[in-house]
Amino acid sequence: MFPDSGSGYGYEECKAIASWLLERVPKRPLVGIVCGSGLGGLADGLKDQVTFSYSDIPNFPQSTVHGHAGKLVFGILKGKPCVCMQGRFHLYEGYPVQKITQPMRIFKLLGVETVILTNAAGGLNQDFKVGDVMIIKDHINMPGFAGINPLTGPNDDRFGVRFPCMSDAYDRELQHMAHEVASELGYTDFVREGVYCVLGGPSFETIAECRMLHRLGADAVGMSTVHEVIVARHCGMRVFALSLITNKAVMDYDSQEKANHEEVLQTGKERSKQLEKLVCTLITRMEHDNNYAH
Ligand SMILES: O=P(O)(O)O[C@@H]1C[C@H](O)[C@@H](CO)O1
Ligand SMILES: Nc1nc2[nH]cnc2c(=O)[nH]1
Repeated sequence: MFPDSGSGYGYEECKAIASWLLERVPKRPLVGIVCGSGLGGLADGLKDQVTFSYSDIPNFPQSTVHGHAGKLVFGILKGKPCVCMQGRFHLYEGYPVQKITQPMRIFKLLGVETVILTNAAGGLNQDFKVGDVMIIKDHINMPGFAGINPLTGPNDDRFGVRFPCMSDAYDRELQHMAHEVASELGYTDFVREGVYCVLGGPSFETIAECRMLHRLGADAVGMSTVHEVIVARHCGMRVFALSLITNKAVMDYDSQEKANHEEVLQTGKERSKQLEKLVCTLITRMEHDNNYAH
């Protein structure tokens, strides 16, 4: 018996949700996709869709943020069964970090091998422009420095080891492949790579905080993804992640710019088609390479 059983996010609870979903979909998904703010259109490319509102899935958390539809969409992309979260959960919504990452464990129990995550983020790297897409090569888990880590608590070996490695969190072959795809699609002008730093939100950063994060080595700052990545890696799924740079982090006291959620959603709209094309092409490529099977 694990002390967190009955918490709402332990192994048995995840298994029950996965079984409930599997009874209602024709195929186990191999790829799990998490859509960032304003990027929910990724699910539209799936054929033979079976869609669930989060509110209809027993014990699933609910989306509370504008730009996160709160739907789980199963479907097929070029023969590859996928599941797509249109809407994710954030620390600032008030959920425990174990609850916001529970969908990763449900993905695993559904049969997902590769997780692709997207997010909206502020650009700290001064070479980045609004509308750039950053392939995440590494992360800084700022809440983790204060003890907020989704693996805190008793470890359940059925998911993974007590002390998982994170130096290989972001799959290097998928990063390489994404650069190749970006080049073929003519996207190299706006596809970058870098380090994503997560903060708790919901307030955006001060100028001093942005300057500090930049000096620490972060290229982009956001409020999500890292916790999901930690849990996905803990249970052995391969991870690829992208940030859409929706705004430039304000680093200068003379600047009149102010970060706001409307700009974040608007940039998502403007770049979403290309971001979706990049992700869909990448998934299609994965299909043709058996090395990617676990
Ligand atoms: O879910 P993501 O990380 O894309 O959402 C970002 C962070 C905040 O939730 C919101 C701020 O505009 O967008
Ligand atoms: N923390 C944070 N999250 C974001 N999401 C989109 N833009 C930003 C930003 O500037 N800061």
